[in-house]
Amino acid sequence: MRHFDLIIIGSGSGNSILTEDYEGLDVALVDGGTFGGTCLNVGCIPTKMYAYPATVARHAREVERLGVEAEVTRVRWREMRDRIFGRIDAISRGGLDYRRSLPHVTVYAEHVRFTGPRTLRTASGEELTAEQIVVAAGSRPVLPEVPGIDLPQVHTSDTVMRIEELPRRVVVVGGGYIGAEFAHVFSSLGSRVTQVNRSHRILRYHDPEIAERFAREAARQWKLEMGWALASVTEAEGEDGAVTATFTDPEDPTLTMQIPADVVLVATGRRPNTDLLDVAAAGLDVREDGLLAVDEQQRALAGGTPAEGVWALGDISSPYQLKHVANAEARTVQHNLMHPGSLRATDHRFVPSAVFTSPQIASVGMTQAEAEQWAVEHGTEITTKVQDYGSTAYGWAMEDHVGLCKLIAEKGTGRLLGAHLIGEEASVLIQPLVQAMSFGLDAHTMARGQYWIHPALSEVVENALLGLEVPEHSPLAPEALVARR
Ligand SMILES: Cc1cc2nc3c(=O)[nH]c(=O)nc-3n(C[C@H](O)[C@H](O)[C@H](O)COP(=O)(O)OP(=O)(O)OC[C@H]3O[C@@H](n4cnc5c(N)ncnc54)[C@H](O)[C@@H]3O)c2cc1C
Ligand SMILES: NC(=O)c1ccc[n+]([C@@H]2O[C@H](COP(=O)([O-])OP(=O)(O)OC[C@H]3O[C@@H](n4cnc5c(N)ncnc54)[C@H](O)[C@@H]3O)[C@@H](O)[C@H]2O)c1
Repeated sequence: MRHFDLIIIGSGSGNSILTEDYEGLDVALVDGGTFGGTCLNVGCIPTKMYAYPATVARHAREVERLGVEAEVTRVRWREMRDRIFGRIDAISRGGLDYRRSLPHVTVYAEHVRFTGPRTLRTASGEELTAEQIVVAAGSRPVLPEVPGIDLPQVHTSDTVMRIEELPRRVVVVGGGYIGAEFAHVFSSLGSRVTQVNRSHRILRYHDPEIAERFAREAARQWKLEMGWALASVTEAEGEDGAVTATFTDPEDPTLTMQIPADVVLVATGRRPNTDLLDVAAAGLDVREDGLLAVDEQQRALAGGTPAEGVWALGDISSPYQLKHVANAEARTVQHNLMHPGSLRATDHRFVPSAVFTSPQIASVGMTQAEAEQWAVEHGTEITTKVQDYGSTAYGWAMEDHVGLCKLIAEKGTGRLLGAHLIGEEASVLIQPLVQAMSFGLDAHTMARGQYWIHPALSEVVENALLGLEVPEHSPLAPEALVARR
C-alpha cells in the first residue's frame, strides 16, 4: 500500500491541475488509457484537424456559385492521418515523459477502482490511498447492444480516425455532435455517407430553427435518414470487407432498412466512467444519468453532502461533456485543493458550444422555447431577431444563403438570453455574445457602444442586436458606455 497527498484519476483535464503550486505534495497521476485523455487523443483536437481540411474541400466543391471552377481531385488520407497523429502522439508521449520526470509525481499507467473511501486498487493489485482524490476519469462511447457491433468494420470516434484508407461508403449512426462532425468530414473528403438517426430530429438540443437549417444543409451534402434504430451489422455476402447495416423503425420493428457500407461509425452518445470506477465502494453518489454527483465547488457528494477529500470534474460529473467546461472545472479544483478556507464555485451560467461542420453551428444560453418558459416564470417578455448572413455585405461577398444569427433577449432590459448561429465561422462570431452575456452587457449597448468593422461578417451580429426590440437606455447599461453612444 502507498499513501499520497493527492491522487488524480485521469490525465485529460485532470493533468492540468498539476502546476508548480503542487511541487510540495506527493502526487499520483493515474491513467489506464492514452496519456492526455479524450480531447487530445481521440476528441476535440484530431476531429478538428480533420474537419478543417474537410471544410476546405467542401468549399472547393461549392465555389462554382462565385464563378470559380474547382474540383477536389484527390484526398491523401494516410498523409493527412499521419500528419495529424504525428503531432498528437508526440504531445501525448511528451506529456507522459514530463510527468514521469517530476520527482514529486508518480505515474500509474493502469486502471484503478475504488475499494473504500479514498482508497483505490490498481489493475495490478497495488493499494493506493490519499488525503485528497480528484476523479477526472471522463466518459466513453455507448454502443447499442446489437448483433455484429464487434465487427472490425464497426468503429467509434476512438478508432475511426486511424483507419488505413478513406472508406468508399460510411454509415454514421447517431445525430448528435459526433455524428454530424464525422458525416461532414467523410462526405466532404469524398466518401458516400448515410447518416441515420433514431429520432426525427438531429442536433436535438439545439434551437429548432438552427437544427432544421442544419438538417436541410446536411441532406444536401449526404444522405440523411431519420427515425431508424440500428438493429444489426452483418458481413456482406460476396463483397470483401463490406458490411450491411440493418435498421428498424422503433415504432414498427417490422419495417427495416439495409445500407451497405465499408465503415459503420457508431456515435450514439457517451456515458460517464463511474461504473468502471466502482464509486459505490467509496460511498459516492451517482446520479440517475450515471454522472458522479458534485456540488458547484466540484466536491463529490456522498449521501447528498460533500465527501471528505474527493473532488470531480469533466465528463465523469458534467452533463455538458465539453472540454472548455472540464478545463473550467479543473481550475476550480486546482484552486479549492489549495484554499480549503475560500472555496470557489464553477461558473456554469453561459456555456457555449460549437459543432464544427460546414456550415458551423454555435450556441450559448437559452433556446427560444426555454426563454419563453423562463419569461412566463419570471413575469417578463422576450424579443427575438433572426438575421441572415446574406443580408450583410460580407454575406453578399460569400453569396451566402445558409447562415443566420438568432438572438433572444429580455424585452424590458435588453439582457441577452440566448444566441444561436449557423454558418461560416459561427464558432468565432459567437464569442463577443458570450462575453456580453457573461459580463451583463445589454443588447443595445453592445451594438452601439463600440465600432463594428465594416464590412466584416461580424456585422450580422451587430444587425441582429439592432433588430431586437429592446430599450436604447437599458437599466443594465454601464454609465461610461451610455455616454459614449
Ligand atoms: C470525437 C469527439 C470530439 C469532441 N469534440 C469536442 C469539441 O470540439 N469541443 C469540446 O469542447 N469538446 C469536445 N469533445 C468532448 C471533450 O473531448 C470532453 O468533454 C473532454 O475531453 C473531457 O475531459 P475529461 O478530462 O473529463 O476526460 P478525459 O479527457 O476523457 O480523461 C479521462 C481519462 O481518465 C482515464 N480513466 C478513465 N477511467 C479510469 C480508471 N478507472 N482508472 C484510470 N484511468 C481512468 C481515461 O483513460 C482518460 O485518459 C469531443 C469528444 C469527442 C469524443
Ligand atoms: N464540437 C463539440 O463541442 C463536440 C464534438 C463532439 C462531441 N462532443 C461531446 O460529446 C458528446 C457525445 O456526442 P454524441 O454525438 O455521441 O452524442 P449525442 O448524445 O449528442 O447524440 C447521440 C445521437 O445518437 C442517436 N441515437 C442514440 N441511439 C441510437 C441508435 N440505437 N440508433 C440510431 N441513433 C441513435 C440519438 O438520437 C442522438 O441523436 C456530446 O454530448 C458533446 O458534448 C462535443
